[in-house]
Amino acid sequence: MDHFNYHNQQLFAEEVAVSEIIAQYGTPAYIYSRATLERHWHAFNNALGDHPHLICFAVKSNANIALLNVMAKLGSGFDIVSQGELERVLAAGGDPAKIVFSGVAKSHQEIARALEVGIRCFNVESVAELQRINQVAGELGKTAPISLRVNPDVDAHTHPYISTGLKENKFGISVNEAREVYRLAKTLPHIAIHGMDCHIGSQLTELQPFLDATDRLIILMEQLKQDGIHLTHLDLGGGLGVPYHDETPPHPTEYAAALLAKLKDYPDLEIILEPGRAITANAGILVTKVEYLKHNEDRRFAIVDTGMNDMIRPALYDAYMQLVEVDRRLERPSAVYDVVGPICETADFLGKQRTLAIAEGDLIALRSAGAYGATMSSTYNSRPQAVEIMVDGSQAHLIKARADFADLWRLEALLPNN
Ligand SMILES: Cc1ncc(COP(=O)(O)O)c(C=O)c1O
Ligand SMILES: N[C@@H](CCCC[NH3+])C(=O)O
Repeated sequence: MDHFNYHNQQLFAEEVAVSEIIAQYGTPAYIYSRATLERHWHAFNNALGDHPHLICFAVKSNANIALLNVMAKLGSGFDIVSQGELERVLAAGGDPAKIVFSGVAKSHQEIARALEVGIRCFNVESVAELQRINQVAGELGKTAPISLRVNPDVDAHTHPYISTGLKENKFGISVNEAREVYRLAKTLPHIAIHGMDCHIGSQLTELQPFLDATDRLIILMEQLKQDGIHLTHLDLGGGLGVPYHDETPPHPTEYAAALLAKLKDYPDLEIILEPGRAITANAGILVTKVEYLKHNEDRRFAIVDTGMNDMIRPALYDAYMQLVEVDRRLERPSAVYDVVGPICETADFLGKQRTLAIAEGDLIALRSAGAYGATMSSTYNSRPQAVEIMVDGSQAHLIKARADFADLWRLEALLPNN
């Protein structure tokens, strides 16, 4: 359930008609619901109950500072993968002591900045990174809190591009080698071992892969005790899926109950989760305008003003995302369309073979667009990115303005005259 519903045949975001927001701000536009974001965050936080835990929102799914600020006010932690995300969280008022830093390519500068602001933990993805963190911490006279990101070699049963926990993936340290790496970490003077981490993939629609991964981590945790290494937290990453179409992913409550059952012998072991999509996807829509309806032999196209530069998921993963009319009071003939964007690429589509009742100038909403939409957007074909609006009850707030055309080349320079 979300807060994008029809009232008298008109799509609303909370208490505001989507068409009113668009009349003010134009298209393409991302519209988010604050109430939905908060409800989803609380679903995770409440699900873990009294067991010590921290929800670290995955910033990569949606990094707008207004949204991060909503999370910060709830007391959320954050999972980041770059200094850019770190600076965003700080700008949004996030608590550095609740930040975990994932990612395979942390630079010297990124590590130094994270140590300087005092993040909660580095999720270390290789031996080379562990040694670099030790070195940077030494240079700064600090001790770096770490967990190792263990790659448990579990099939997440998701799209191959977003599966991360198989041994052929670039992420983490093999479960078979991790014990050795922990022993090495124990000898490093500027490293403090705090926990263990894994993230096996995104848009998971079954619990079993999470539970299989947890089992492997528990075995490893027990082995580490024999080496005198006692962990204080277990970070199981993000990855819980959402219903884009006919998927029926487990609810956070089911997921948490299954985890707590597995971890019943570890009442003091803090559980960290890094949900992204499950918090943001269904808290956002992307609204587009129909520019033209076009009929080529046996194919009908709805050509809209929003393309793969604004939402790349259909082009990149062949992802299904629902498309709906914004104003169903308009009496339009219904037909089957490929909904395509303005970009000069054949992969530029939002949906194929969709039945819609639309005419030129009408608005269509792409649902479940709050995750990996704006954050993966670009200005390809020199199209300024979509505006972003956050609805809070009866108020719609502009949280990212549309760039001027000159913004497109503001950082570029002509060659000096010669
Ligand atoms: C390390 C890490 N944590 C958390 C996430 C968030 O994943 P999701 O949006 O599927 O919850 C990702 C992305 O898949 C990730 O790579
Ligand atoms: N960007 C992907 C998910 C990848 C998550 C990043 N670890 C998507 O839209 O589904």
